[in-house]
Amino acid sequence: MLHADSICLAQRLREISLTLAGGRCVHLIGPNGAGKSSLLSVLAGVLTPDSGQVSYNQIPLDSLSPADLTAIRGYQAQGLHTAFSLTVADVMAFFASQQRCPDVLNQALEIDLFWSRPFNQLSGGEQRRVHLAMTLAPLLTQLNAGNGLLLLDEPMQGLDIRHQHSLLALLQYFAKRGNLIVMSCHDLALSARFADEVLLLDQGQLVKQGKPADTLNASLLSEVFACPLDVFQPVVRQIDQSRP
Ligand SMILES: Nc1ncnc2c1ncn2[C@@H]1O[C@H](COP(=O)(O)OP(=O)(O)OP(=O)(O)O)[C@@H](O)[C@H]1O
Repeated sequence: MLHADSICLAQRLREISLTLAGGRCVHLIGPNGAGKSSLLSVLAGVLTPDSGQVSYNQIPLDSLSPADLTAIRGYQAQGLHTAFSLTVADVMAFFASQQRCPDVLNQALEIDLFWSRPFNQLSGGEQRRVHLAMTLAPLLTQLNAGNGLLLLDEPMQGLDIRHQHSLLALLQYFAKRGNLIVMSCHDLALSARFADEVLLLDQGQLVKQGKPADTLNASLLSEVFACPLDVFQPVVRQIDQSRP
């Protein structure tokens, strides 16, 4: 259980309180600058809020050492840049202490295909897949046991449609095992299809939290995104009702 109590961060997050249970894939949505990355950084314990507190399973994040924090949660920021000419194998060994990509990750991310190539010469989507493998691999024991916390900032950026779907299916698989996955997403159709819960953010505030059918609502989205939007409700409802 991840709990945030009255989180404030200068000009970026305003009094955000939320509770997220394990076993769910939670999508953070909202316009550019809404505060999604800021909130993910605070929930990951990477940024300290000006006021308020975040706790995971009732333990305040700021009471954990960096090593203890890394042991229970994975966090992927938007970009990965290396100044060195490292191969994918080097990157996985250096940043994730992995000599090979675990099968469950490789099936979804297919990074074995460019294992020996220089990371800096990969395409944006290929680099993203390596970055994801690098984030998930060290947490695999916790994810298999169902007690991991995974925070991902726009993990689908740059992925083609097949890899978007295979990643989201992988995250659903981990969520069903009991893990809590929180990710930002700019594709509302994918959130409708794959999110168990949606957090709608605007101007640093949590506007709405709930199931996709309740949050992905045309008038609310049109207001938050300041743009006329239509939502094909039967699809969202049908997907929602098919969930346990
Ligand atoms: N390091 C920083 N210092 C001060 N303000 C920042 C910093 N990083 C981001 N901001 C500001 O905080 C607000 C929220 O930014 P944030 O990156 O959290 O938004 P976002 O919802 O993730 O946006 P996007 O969809 O564009 O990725 C924005 O107004 C942004 O300009």
